[in-house]
Amino acid sequence: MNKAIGKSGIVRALGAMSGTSLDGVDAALIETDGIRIHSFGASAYRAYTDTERELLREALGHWHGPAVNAAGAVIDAAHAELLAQFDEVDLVGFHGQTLAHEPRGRGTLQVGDGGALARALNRPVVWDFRSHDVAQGGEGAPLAPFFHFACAQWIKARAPLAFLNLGGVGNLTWVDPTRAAPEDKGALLAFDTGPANAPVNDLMQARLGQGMDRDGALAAQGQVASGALEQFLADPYFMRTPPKSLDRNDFAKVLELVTELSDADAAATLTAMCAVGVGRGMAHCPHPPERLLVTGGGRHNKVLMEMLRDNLDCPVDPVEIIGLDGDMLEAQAFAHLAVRVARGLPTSCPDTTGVRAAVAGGTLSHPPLVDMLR
Ligand SMILES: Nc1ncnc2c1ncn2[C@@H]1O[C@H](COP(=O)(O)OP(=O)(O)OP(=O)(O)O)[C@@H](O)[C@H]1O
Ligand SMILES: CC(=O)N[C@H]1[C@@H]2OC[C@@H](O2)[C@@H](O)[C@@H]1O[C@H](C)C(=O)O
Repeated sequence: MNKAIGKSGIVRALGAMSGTSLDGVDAALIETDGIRIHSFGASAYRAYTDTERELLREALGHWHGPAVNAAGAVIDAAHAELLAQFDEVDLVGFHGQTLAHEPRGRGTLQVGDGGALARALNRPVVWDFRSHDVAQGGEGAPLAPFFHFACAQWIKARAPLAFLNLGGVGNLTWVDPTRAAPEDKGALLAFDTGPANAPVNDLMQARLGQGMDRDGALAAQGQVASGALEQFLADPYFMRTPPKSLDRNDFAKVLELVTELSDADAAATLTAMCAVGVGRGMAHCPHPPERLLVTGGGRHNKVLMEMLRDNLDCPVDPVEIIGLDGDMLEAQAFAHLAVRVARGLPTSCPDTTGVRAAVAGGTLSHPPLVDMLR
């Protein structure tokens, strides 16, 4: 048995995620045996400084070279600083930062050195969660679905439901909570729905020097340009059968569809693109979900939430309605997945990433024995 897993099987796992919006690192503790969630614990956030964020931004889309190395150093230092604040941690799940993602081409790259973090924290660390899945023919994303399955069981759901994460990119997990295990055929279906906040953020930065359309205030003043929306939906991505995944900038070209529009109309139109992309995605679900639970920063955008309600036939609510923390769900997911990796349990399957067979993605690095005995 792995040293991090005691007799009860319950592990105090600390997960850390740095998402596509490059705002900072989220970290959260959960107690889990990798199958069932036992309890949720403390969480913390560390924002990147402007200098750090610029170094990360410069490395986006690169696979190797000095910019990638500099980004890796930022990720390692920021995580070591944040995660050191937590006590009594058995195991760490370290996602790192995705710099490039081309699962059917050059692969997927998350920077961050789990071995170095294990030494810095003197704790075992699971990291590099996506590359095994890609090597086995999978998309390498999304990976949160196995945790969403555990969340559905945690709330004792009885009917199919869906989780929607609205970060830079949107990803949806349809869950049948009546199945015994997440890797069972038909238990899950997962895929990236399309762009979420990334295009609106890019518009706000380019036109107004702001990082986001806070609460959807600008979009609320605008009109959606239906022609631009139709051109967006003509993208072949929406015809592809899931599982399927995206890189942050795969839909960067949508900004060209709104160049002639006013700031407010452009914001409204890019916001609507996220909602209609989710609407198209729902058609892929095996059965209509009873409800859609929204996580990630986009749930704070009132206009986006209204547009989702207009586009979907089920109730749409932030995950807080079932007692979860929508800012920390991804960090919690990588804590849970770390425990699964340590136990040799799968973290993805054909229905979540398209991988040939269920796979436990991730590398487990231990601190040197001398540190563990200290
Ligand atoms: N109050 C708000 N109003 C509108 N949008 C918001 C608000 N708060 C956050 N957001 C949006 O959510 C984004 C951050 O979301 P989140 O932290 O879930 O993304 P991420 O984890 O970095 O991305 P991903 O899940 O794609 O890896 C911000 O960049 C912004 O666009
Ligand atoms: C390659 C990569 O890092 N993908 C992220 C990204 O951000 C959202 C969406 O695109 C999702 O596919 C994934 O993250 C979440 C945490 C996941 O793997 O479930």
